[in-house]
Amino acid sequence: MSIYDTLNEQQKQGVFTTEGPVLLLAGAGSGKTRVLTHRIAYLIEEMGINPYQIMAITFTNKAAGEMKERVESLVGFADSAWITTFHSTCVRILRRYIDRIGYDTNFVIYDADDQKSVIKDICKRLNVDTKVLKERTVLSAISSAKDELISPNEYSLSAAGDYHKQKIAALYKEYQQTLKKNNAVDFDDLIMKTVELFKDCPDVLQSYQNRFRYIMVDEYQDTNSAQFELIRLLAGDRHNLCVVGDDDQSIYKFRGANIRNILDFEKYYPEAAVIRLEQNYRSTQNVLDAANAVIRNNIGRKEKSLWTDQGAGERIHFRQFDNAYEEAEFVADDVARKKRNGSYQYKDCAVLYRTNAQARLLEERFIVEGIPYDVVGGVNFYSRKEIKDLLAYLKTIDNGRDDLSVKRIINIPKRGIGAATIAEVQDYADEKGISFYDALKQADEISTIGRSGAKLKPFVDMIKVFRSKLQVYTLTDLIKDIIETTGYVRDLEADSEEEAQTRIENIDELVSKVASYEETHDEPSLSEFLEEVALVADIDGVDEDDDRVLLMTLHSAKGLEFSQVYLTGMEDGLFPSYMSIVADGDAEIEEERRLAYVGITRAKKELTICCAKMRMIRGETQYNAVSRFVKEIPPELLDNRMPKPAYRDDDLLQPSRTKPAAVLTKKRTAAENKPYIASAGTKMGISSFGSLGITKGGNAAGKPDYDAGDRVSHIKYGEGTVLAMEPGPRDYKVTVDFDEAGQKIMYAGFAKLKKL
Ligand SMILES: Nc1ncnc2c1ncn2[C@@H]1O[C@H](COP(=O)(O)OP(=O)(O)OP(=O)(O)O)[C@@H](O)[C@H]1O
Ligand SMILES: [Mg+2]
Repeated sequence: MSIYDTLNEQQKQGVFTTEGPVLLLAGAGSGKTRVLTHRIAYLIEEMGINPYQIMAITFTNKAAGEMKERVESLVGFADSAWITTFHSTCVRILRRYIDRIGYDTNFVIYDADDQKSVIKDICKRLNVDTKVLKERTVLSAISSAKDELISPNEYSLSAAGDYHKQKIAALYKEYQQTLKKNNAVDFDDLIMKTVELFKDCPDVLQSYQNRFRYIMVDEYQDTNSAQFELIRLLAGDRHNLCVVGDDDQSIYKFRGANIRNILDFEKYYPEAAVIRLEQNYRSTQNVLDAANAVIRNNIGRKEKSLWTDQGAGERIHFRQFDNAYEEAEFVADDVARKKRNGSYQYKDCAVLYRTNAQARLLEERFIVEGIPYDVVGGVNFYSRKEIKDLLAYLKTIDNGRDDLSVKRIINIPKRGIGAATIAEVQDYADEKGISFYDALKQADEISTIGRSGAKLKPFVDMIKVFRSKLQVYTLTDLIKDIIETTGYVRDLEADSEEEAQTRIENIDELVSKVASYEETHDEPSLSEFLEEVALVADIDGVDEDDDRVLLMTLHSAKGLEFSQVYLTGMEDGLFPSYMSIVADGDAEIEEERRLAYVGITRAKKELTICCAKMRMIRGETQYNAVSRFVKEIPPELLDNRMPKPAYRDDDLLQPSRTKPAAVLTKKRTAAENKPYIASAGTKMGISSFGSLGITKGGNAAGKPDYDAGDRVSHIKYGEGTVLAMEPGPRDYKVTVDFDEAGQKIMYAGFAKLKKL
């Protein structure tokens, strides 16, 4: 039996139609990604195509890695095929040829933080009041323009007569110039500059067209205009382009995804073979019926219906709670129960939510119950100060042209170089048209800085020494040397704050990352390492082998599947979002509904939908009705009846008139609102590359005022007796025997026990 015998007829058609354009349009879990992996295998094994001539593109590194793994398990070795993300594809091309459009091939990639500093700077220089025109607004306008391949000049032309747009046009222009001067590109540039390169240099385009005879794109519904242009150019006259997607899962309109790309594919390629898949291999019939019932409410979609032969399965669990604390508690308890039963592992469970902010309560509960988890997204490891500082050293050593990095570290550790001196150096650099670092090297020539110039030389010398060491050192030696020479960790060790310890752990993690990078690459280089770091998407921090529950937004869950899925916060005003409800027209609600469809269809075995009547959003208590998307699910598919509305309609979304329980109305104190880090006792924290925004919590202010033997009361469990108090690494662990609820172990910081 061959591997292709496991495919159904339509899937086979997708695999065997290798020549000409193919559009595979099918619902969630119908095996689209599987068709792509088998198609690549077929090209290599049966048609004898050199893997070198194959390109398969998807959206996240995780998805690309999985695809590559699956292909390799089918055919053995396919290293020379490009199975990767849009961004990595473009980086590879630009590293080779970007000098043809006026950049250096060792360019740096700016992240969101870098972009923000650049814009801030420019606004200051151009006297733009960022209270009126927010940096975020400017950056998102620039990003949208790039998604549509609109250059600063074109933007400026289209802005005629519109004051606001003209301002943005001026900032966009300046922003591009600054990036170019710093030999930097942002994420959107990766695509746009590659398209520019292909258009300006037909010979470069032709060499890639000759190489890639077969091009495939997964999650095609989320491509934007720039990405479509890129693959259209690559496919050239050969038209060997196979795209797979699901218009019902298009959820990135806000990032410029153009659903027309999928709806109009047949217009661009009239000869395209169009294939549809309707059998779902992932979920139970109940889950599919729910998904179908919800998405049916969108108008203007291509009608399709999913079915499975796996049977109805369990009904969908539906629970409404009084408040978000109870919701979190239920989810944690339910996960713990499944693990205890031995029916599932933690990693079979995923908890999904609409906004990142919802993670906090869930995390707190997981910590209290000692359940290991990872939060996908949140504060990324690479956004931490200590990591950014050390990376700035590496970037400066690699490429002194990135002004932002040089300025970041010029005074880390403190070298007594003042803001005035830095400004003088910058002026000199501007005047001469050179980089900030090059200006530092010529500090002797800058008459205005006087004696402070002497402080600059040791810095430049240090970078020079690092550069020369790079010739003989390994990267691991280099980073250790930087830490030693700058005294970075020594300073932290002298710092008694608990945060300092966490920072040291993060630095250790970075050193391990450098070492593992070196071990796994034949020809490791500093530039390549920095590039990998720049491209890590949030999801990539998740370590497959670890048994942890995954917490993530619905957006991050695209393309993934889990046995147990919890959809939390299913409330009107949260999901769909308040903004989408009040927006004009149905477009926003429809996008939210597609997101609901994505969420529901992640479930393989069981789907649990939760919501709360009351929840704190940005410090305000809100009363929300059950999400309209839940109401769109036929009641017979749910294991619980829809509750009667608890409040009159006009109470919904408004601050309450009824007085809620004390714990909920209490505004959080600043300390409670601080980001937090998982306690070491629960085996979390930064464990893997690119990981988790695990934030820090349960930070005990000191020993609580009760002790073993004391009577205490808990907001939910009532009264009980403290059996034991155990100091943990960050907080006291308290064991209480509650009169009603029995014995519980909790962290003092979270339990908020009152001594009686
Ligand atoms: N013919 C088949 N026989 C057995 N299992 C299959 C078959 N086709 C797909 N599957 C399985 O069904 C699940 C869903 O497949 P896949 O992830 O390829 O779907 P998809 O259409 O890409 O979903 P999504 O839209 O969510 O990205 C996977 O576990 C896959 O291995
Ligand atoms: Mg898929």
